Amino acid sequence: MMMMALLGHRARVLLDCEMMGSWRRGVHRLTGLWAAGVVEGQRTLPREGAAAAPKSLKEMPGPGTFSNLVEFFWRDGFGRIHEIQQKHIREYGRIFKSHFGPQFVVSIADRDMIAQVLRAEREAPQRANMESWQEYRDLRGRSTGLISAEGKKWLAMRSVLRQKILRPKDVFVYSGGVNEVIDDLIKRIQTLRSCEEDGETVTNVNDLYFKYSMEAVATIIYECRLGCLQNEVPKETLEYIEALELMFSMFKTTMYAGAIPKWLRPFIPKPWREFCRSWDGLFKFSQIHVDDKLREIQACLDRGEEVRGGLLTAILISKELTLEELYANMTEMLLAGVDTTSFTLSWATYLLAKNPQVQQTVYNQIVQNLGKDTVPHAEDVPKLPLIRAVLKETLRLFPVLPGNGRVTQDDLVLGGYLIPKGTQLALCHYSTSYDQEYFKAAEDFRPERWLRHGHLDRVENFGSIPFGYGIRSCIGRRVAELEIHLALIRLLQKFEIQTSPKTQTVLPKTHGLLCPSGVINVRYVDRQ
Ligand code: HEM
Repeated sequence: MMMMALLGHRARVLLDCEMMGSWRRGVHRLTGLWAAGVVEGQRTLPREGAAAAPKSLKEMPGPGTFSNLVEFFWRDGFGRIHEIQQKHIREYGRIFKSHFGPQFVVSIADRDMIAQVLRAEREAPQRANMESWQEYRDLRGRSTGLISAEGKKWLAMRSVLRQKILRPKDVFVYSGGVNEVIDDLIKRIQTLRSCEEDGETVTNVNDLYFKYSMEAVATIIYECRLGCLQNEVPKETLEYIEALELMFSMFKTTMYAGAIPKWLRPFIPKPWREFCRSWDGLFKFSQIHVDDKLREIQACLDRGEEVRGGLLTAILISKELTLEELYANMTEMLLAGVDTTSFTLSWATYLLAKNPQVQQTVYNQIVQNLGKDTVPHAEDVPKLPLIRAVLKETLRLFPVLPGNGRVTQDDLVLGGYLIPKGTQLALCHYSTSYDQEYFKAAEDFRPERWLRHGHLDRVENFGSIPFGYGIRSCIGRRVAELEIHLALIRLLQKFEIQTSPKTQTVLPKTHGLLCPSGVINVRYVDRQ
């Protein structure tokens, strides 16, 4: 759900990102910048005799506060953030400024400028102003987690978690558990399609993948099964799903809560109230699982047995995080890990159904390099570059986080403008993903564009960085990739995914994250 955004604060960033302003395309390229001055760290000083000093923010174009308010509050701009992002870039160019309520944002939709910002990051980059998230935590005496923490606290927690889930080999061990969840996903598909007249269509795959993603991520982070994919979902789990739906609605809530200044809250109390209610539900959800695991470990120790387990057990035993930090991180990881994965799987399924030739090529590679029935494990995925390319291309066309944010930690010259330290930047990933200069035939689904000589191209393309880049990038990336790669491989081994008369054209909408604006219906046809 970063909610980027992941992320609630991300949601604010996204919102700001949409309000972009104008500028002449290509003028503010990095090359021009370097020519204009001597770079000292991130700051560029005018060279003696150099043509022009950087311009001030006053000279930067962008939409006015009033037009933003109209766009967002009167024309439901919150649902069209990705489109507004593109509109503003057409009007103002690849760098522009916006005011939104109390917030001031400089938006960037230039691949080189994005690379410049991310490559120059210090040891603890700040994503966005997280005031509202921090305020909730202060109010309830809760800790921050990775998404909401900053500075030394973030760095300390990140160092602990990075070692447990960010390296590919850390997540290899979860293949078995994820495959068990995929067994249930396949059974669920068979049940659902048997209820349809043609015996093949599954309506609303979004719902199906939401349950899959929740089950898979819970298997990894809570080390337990929730029963989301059973025909009769346990009552307890239904309550959990409700809590997660709250979490989903929170992205929008966060946007409103962040955009409304504190002094206005007594007059417009609902967004802040709902924001707190959503967080209460989420924290409660995580606390139950962490406490259960803690009791289990204690019982094990009391019996004098060796304690074995996965991520949660390892963190609890190592005591590298306090209990409050653990609640907060489990809460924020779940928040970030369910909708992101399920939307991406929904879009991948939709794109494969709409592009049968691409699907056939991917299937052929699976059969050739893995086999028709071999259950894949993480170690097998590198043999299937096309599956990885399908995920990359899906995330280029539908980046779950259509924008991201950074607060500048030094003065910085970008696109010929001097951006002072402490400025909120919005990185407009949706727009760069569709920029024809960065991606030929950018509207088309072409996974092979990510391959070079049949292998995944390792060179980072800053036009599409769906998991972010660098030290503050997505910590759940390997988990998400594992869940998506394994699910896609096994679904393609088992079924040909086809369109049905019920398959409508589905466009994206922004609901905090970029998500399908309608239900996706496809046929899962048994392979002969
Ligand atoms: C397709 C799936 C996913 C996508 C596209 C995605 C994308 C992102 C992006 C763009 C960021 C911000 C990175 C930055 O600021 O540079 C992020 C951060 C984060 N993601 Fe993901 N994510 C996904 C799945 C997951 C999963 C499965 C988890 C947890 C298991 C997760 C946990 C997090 C956390 C905790 C952060 C904050 C990291 C930090 O600030 O240190 N994400 N994600």
